Amino acid sequence: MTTSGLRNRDHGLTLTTTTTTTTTTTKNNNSNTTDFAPRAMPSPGIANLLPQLNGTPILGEEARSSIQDILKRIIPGWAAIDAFYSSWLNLDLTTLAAVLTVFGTVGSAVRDLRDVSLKLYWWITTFFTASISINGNDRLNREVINWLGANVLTRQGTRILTASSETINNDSWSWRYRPVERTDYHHEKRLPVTYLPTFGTTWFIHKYRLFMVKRIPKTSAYRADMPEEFASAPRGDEPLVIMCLGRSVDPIKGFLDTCRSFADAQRESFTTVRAARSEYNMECWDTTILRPIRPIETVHFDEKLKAELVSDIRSYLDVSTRKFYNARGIPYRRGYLLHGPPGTGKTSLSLALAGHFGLDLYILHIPSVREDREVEKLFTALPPQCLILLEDIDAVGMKRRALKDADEADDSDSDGDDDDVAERLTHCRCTLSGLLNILDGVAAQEGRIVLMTSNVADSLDPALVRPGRIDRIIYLGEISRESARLMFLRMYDGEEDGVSVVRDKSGAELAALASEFAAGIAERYFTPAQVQGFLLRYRGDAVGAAREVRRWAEEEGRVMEEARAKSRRVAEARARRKERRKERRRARKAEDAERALALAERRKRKGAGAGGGDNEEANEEAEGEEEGQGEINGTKECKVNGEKKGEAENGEMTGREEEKKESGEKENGDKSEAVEAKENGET
Ligand SMILES: Nc1ncnc2c1ncn2[C@@H]1O[C@H](COP(=O)(O)OP(=O)(O)OP(=O)(O)O)[C@@H](O)[C@H]1O
Repeated sequence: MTTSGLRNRDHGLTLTTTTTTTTTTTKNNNSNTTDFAPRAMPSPGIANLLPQLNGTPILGEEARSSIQDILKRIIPGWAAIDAFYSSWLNLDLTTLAAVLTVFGTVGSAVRDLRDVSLKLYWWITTFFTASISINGNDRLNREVINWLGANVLTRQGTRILTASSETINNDSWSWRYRPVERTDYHHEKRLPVTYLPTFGTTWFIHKYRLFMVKRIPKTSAYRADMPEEFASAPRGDEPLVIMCLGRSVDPIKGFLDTCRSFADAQRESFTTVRAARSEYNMECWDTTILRPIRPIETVHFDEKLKAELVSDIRSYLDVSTRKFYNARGIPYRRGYLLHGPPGTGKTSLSLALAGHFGLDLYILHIPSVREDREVEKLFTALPPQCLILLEDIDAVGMKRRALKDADEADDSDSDGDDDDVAERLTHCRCTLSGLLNILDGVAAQEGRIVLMTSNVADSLDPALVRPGRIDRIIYLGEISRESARLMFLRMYDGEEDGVSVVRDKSGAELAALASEFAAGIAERYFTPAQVQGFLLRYRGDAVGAAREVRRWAEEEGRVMEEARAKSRRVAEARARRKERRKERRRARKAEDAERALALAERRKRKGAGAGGGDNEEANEEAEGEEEGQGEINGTKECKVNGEKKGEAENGEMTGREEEKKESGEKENGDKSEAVEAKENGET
């Protein structure tokens, strides 16, 4: 060992470097090792890399020599190999072998231990745990995961998580069966990140019991040797297995109840809206939209009617009502028709009613339905108690009506309007009889409330609106002055983030402004949507709204009158066209009748002429004519006759064709009427 000193004169410091020269002691128990002389200097690189093996005795001398003895006995030529490595590479192979043996033994012990623990785990789970599994597409699955995310992961400080910032997925086919949920309460541009459990098992204690929730991957992990927790994130449709220590499933049922209540509490201030989706002939209620509850007070229409409607639904939902219906064999169903011009609050009222009664709202847009089977499937998938909104119910049976109209409008001077209508409605193939069957056929569900909306209730089939299918008809029309006043107050009264919407106005002043505003618009002239649109232009400016309302009402009224006059003109033009078509059809019929008459006359005359000569000859001639052999005779008379016959035949054919066409038309008309009558009759 040498010590070199370096004095730093400037700083008065002394750095001392100690170099230890390790003397390699190679025990050459075997005399053969001397054959390898002269000894080369050991490779310094290897010696430095493996300092613990370069002759430094890791093992005790005794242990080393006994290991060497064993190795010598079991590996032929070991002494020579060992001597070679010791002298040329300065490596102590005996120690290396000992270390490797220890590692190998530990590895196999760990493997054995793992097998034993797996067997133990399997044995414990089989005999000492209860479990419930949940399908990947079940809503409960997401409720459990959400509960874990909110109650376990943060508390336990779980280190392996999955994160997501979006809940709505794209529309591509591969995502078709994935549960899709959209929340309309995060209005931020950037959605917050949610952290949820990933694959593998989440352990937690709930109500003094040990629970395990295992999220099972549908495909194996990306790399076989990689734990599932570190593989790609769950897609959201993986099955779950919930286990708990003990032999009863009751604690798990209790846990699931907790998860459901938690989800309900989270949704308390939201209405769950479910939209129907149909793609590639698959239809289901797959999109869940959580909308903030719309208070029923914010939908303005006849207050008395509103109170009656709410009380009617409340009474229907009462448990005693169901018993009453069941005891008397009355189907437990309720249907309402909300009708009125566009923008009068039909959809808004449906949403508000769903929120008011805490029911999920299922929306089906009837014009988008392509066939009855689709509606049937969707109705079958409805939960026992919910609100189902059938929008634009007047489109039912439109396909047939549209085709009929298009048939009638098959005229050269058609301006295309009718064709457009037919084209637009061609996709709606929901038939009246199909819908009636679904609404109250034998297989129809009980307990749900059907709300139907229409802009043209007059065109609805009486079978559809009969009691039992539609129990109440509610008209939502143009806004009254009183409703406009209430809408004004709703718009400006109240606070936003603790700050009054209209800061400088007292309650009395606001009430006065509301009355002034209401006086500025005509009674039941504008739709609520129009008034709301105007008020939104003056958001936070109640004075401006009250001041400008008269001018707006005049302007808006003028535009509306113009639009009405235009649509009147269009309707009149259409009526005229229809009249012209009828006229033409009448003329055509008269012409045909005349032609048929002339033909009959001609035949009669011919018959009479022939009767003056030889009767037999005339009869033969007539027969010949009838068989089309007139021209074979070659005589002028016959030729003339033949020509005449041809003419007559042509005339007859045309007449027949026309008649056929007419009767075909008539048949079609009759058939349509018959179908209609049948549909009505069926109902
Ligand atoms: N009676 C009303 N009270 C309050 N707001 C209303 C009312 N009617 C309409 N609105 C407002 O007008 C907008 C359109 O309303 P909504 O969609 O409910 O009308 P609709 O009658 O269903 O229309 P459409 O027949 O075109 O579907 C919404 O923003 C809604 O807030």
